[in-house]
Amino acid sequence: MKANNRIVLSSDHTALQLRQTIATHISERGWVVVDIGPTTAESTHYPAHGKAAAEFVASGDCRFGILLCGTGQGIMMAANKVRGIRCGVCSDTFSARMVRQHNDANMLSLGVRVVGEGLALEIVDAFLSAGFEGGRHGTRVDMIEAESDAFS
Ligand SMILES: O=C(CO)[C@H](O)[C@H](O)COP(=O)(O)O
Repeated sequence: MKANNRIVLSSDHTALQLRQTIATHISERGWVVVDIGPTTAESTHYPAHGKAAAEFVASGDCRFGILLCGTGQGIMMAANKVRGIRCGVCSDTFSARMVRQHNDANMLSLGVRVVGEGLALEIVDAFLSAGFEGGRHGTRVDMIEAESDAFS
C-alpha cells in the first residue's frame, strides 16, 4: 500500500480552476495530489468522476479524496455508492471538522457554485486537520459500514 499522504482530486466541468487551486494549496502543505481530471472544461458527467475518485480511496491508494461539482451534491452521491466511502458536502468549516471527527469521512465534496475560493480552502484545511474521535462515533460509523440488517 502506498503512503497515506495521498489525496485524490476530481470534479466535473464546473470546477477545474478551483480544483487546481486546491491541488496547489494542499501540495504546499505536504500532501501528494493525485489529480484524475477532467482536464478540459467540456461538459461532462459528475457520476463517473465521483466513482473514479472514490475507488482510489476505497482501495487504500489514497487516504482522502476531494470532489467538486456545481453544488457538491451530485458528485458526493456518486462517491457514496462505492463501498467504504463516507463523503460529505461541506459549505462551512464547522461541518468540515465534524464530518471528520464524528463521521470519519474519507472524502470531502465542495460546491464551486456555493462557496468562494477562500472559504473552500478553509473548509479543506478544517477537514484535513481534524481527526476521527472514535468511541460512540465509531459504533455509529461501523453501523453505516455494516450490512443493512444492522439497522433493524
Ligand atoms: O452540481 C452539479 C451536480 O450536483 C453539476 O455540477 C451541475 O448539475 C452541472 O450543471 P451544468 O451541466 O448545467 O453545468
